[in-house]
Amino acid sequence: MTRAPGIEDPRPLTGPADGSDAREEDTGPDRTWASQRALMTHLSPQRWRMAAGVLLGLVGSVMGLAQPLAAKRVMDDMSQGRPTAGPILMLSLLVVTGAVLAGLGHYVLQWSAESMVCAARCRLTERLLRLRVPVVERTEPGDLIARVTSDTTLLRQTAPQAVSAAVTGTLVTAATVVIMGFLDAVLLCVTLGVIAFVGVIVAVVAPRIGRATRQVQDAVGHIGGALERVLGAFRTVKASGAEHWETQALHRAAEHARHRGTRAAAWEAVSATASAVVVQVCFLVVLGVGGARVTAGTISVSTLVAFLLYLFALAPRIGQLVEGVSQFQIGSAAAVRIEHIETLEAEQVKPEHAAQHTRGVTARGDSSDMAAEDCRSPLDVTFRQVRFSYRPGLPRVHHEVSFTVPRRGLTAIVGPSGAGKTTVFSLIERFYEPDAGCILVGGKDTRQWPLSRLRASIGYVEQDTPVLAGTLRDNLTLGVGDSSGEELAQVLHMARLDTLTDRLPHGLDTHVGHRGSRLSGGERQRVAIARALLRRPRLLLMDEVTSQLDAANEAALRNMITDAARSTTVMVIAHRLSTVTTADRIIVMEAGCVRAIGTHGELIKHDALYSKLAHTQLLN
Ligand SMILES: Nc1ncnc2c1ncn2[C@@H]1O[C@H](COP(=O)(O)OP(=O)(O)OP(=O)(O)O)[C@@H](O)[C@H]1O
Repeated sequence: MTRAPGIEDPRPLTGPADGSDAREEDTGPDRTWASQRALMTHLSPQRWRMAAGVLLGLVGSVMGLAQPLAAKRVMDDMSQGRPTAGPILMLSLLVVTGAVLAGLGHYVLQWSAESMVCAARCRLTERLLRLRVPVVERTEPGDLIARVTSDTTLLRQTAPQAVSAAVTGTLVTAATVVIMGFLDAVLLCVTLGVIAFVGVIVAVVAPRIGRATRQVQDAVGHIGGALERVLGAFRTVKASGAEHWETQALHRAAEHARHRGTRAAAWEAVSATASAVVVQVCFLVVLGVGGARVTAGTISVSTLVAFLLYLFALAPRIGQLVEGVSQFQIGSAAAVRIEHIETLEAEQVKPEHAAQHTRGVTARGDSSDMAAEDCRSPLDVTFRQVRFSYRPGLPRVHHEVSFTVPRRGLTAIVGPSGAGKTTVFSLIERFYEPDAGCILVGGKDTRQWPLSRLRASIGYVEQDTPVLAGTLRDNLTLGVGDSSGEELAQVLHMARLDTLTDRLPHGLDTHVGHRGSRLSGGERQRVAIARALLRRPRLLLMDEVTSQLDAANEAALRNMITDAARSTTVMVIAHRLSTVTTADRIIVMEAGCVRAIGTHGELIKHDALYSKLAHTQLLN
């Protein structure tokens, strides 16, 4: 398959690769509200578990809050010569129980965070596999991977802390303030001034943290995309000696992420430092004002000590609140990136059809219902005046393409590179929809077919014969689930793979490496053919499947294809005309049009292009 000049490179879902600020405009209140709503969507299913975690933490905090009062009681009893054993025991109990409850609350919150992220990952992965082919072609797979892995991790790290800090921090701060008010109203006014000041800082800085975090995650997505690009063509990069250039590109992406990361860190630092400094200043002011009031005899030393203890307790709570707001912004940024996948266009598959597809029931005719027999019959294919371009603005790839392929028999499609042959198969598989005209499979418009049933009826061997990481067995049974040893042996024999399984150390259970890297090109091609045959397709589509085979294997597979064409509809795309001279009909395509249809003999006589192709390949 060739790629037309002018086709843009796949790009990430958001943000340009040059690092310019694509999201600068995403800062309005609507955007902030939307990002918070996105985060709440993830949090709400876990609300009860989170509430339990927060409650435990809260009770722990309340016990912590009672500790200064208990300490004050110990000091008062000591100074007045009363027995102190009881108050000391109470203080110890408060310390231990408070710590245990706070720890338990933390555990329950983390548990809910794990459940939340697991649910998000399951939903995302399901969605990703249902995305439409053109949508995925326009994205960077690395960026999609980053959304499922790094963004969900960020969500897990931030969301429960944000909720816990918001609830616990607010309540404990309020309670502390009330108690401080009882102790001394003047000192409380100083403290409230501090809280107000911190509030202003948080209101200014928090949205900037959220925005900076989104930019960091976008930049991390770029690194994923760049890595995926290089690792996906690892040998090509090495053979081209392009490691240096590609490393430079990765370094640029890493630098960009660092730049974004430091900006986010700077805003977080501003927020944390401001709250810390202000709390320290407040402590000094309270110490000064409180000392003067003790000297004047307005309050007792124990009251000042208790007030200072509360202030000490309040400082981390204010820090926690500020941190909570920051975490909320970070979690919202991650949630927005995750949510974005949900907005991408996906294929509509009814659940029952998807399940059937997974078991391969329809394709393999295992169903015992009345339609079972019909489910096995071969499918004819008709293209009626099909017009198609891959995207609006791109050149048209098919111009009024029309042809009919009857049930059973071998139909070949030939023509120069870029003529639109592979596109015919992509349209039959409904990876794309035609712009005009219609495509009938089994007499029914492909748009009327339940998508998974359509695909389950077709065996498609692609041009670049992808093999997935995993065992040979996994690759053969992809999409059909368990298959009997007999079935497997049969298709392995048909694809001339039986000698390969004998050679492999663990037979069918041998791992074939990333993208089948431990297999030869010809072996990969035959694995793809065996996989398609195992589905017992009603329509078999084969795109250049013999290009990497030696003469003996090619001849054997030609015979296999001829055999298969007796019981099912077989369409093959071939550059080597030697593989299709015996086809029942040959469709000659050129520049997106069907220029002739006939047998080899007829076309040699009547079609100049075919005759020329045949002549070049020394066939005539
Ligand atoms: N995913 C795609 N997005 C945009 N354009 C595409 C895409 N796939 C193919 N094209 C363009 O569509 C045209 C037809 O491609 P197609 O793969 O159908 O040709 P082909 O006849 O199978 O070529 P070949 O014999 O080289 O495999 C080409 O110009 C190609 O660049």
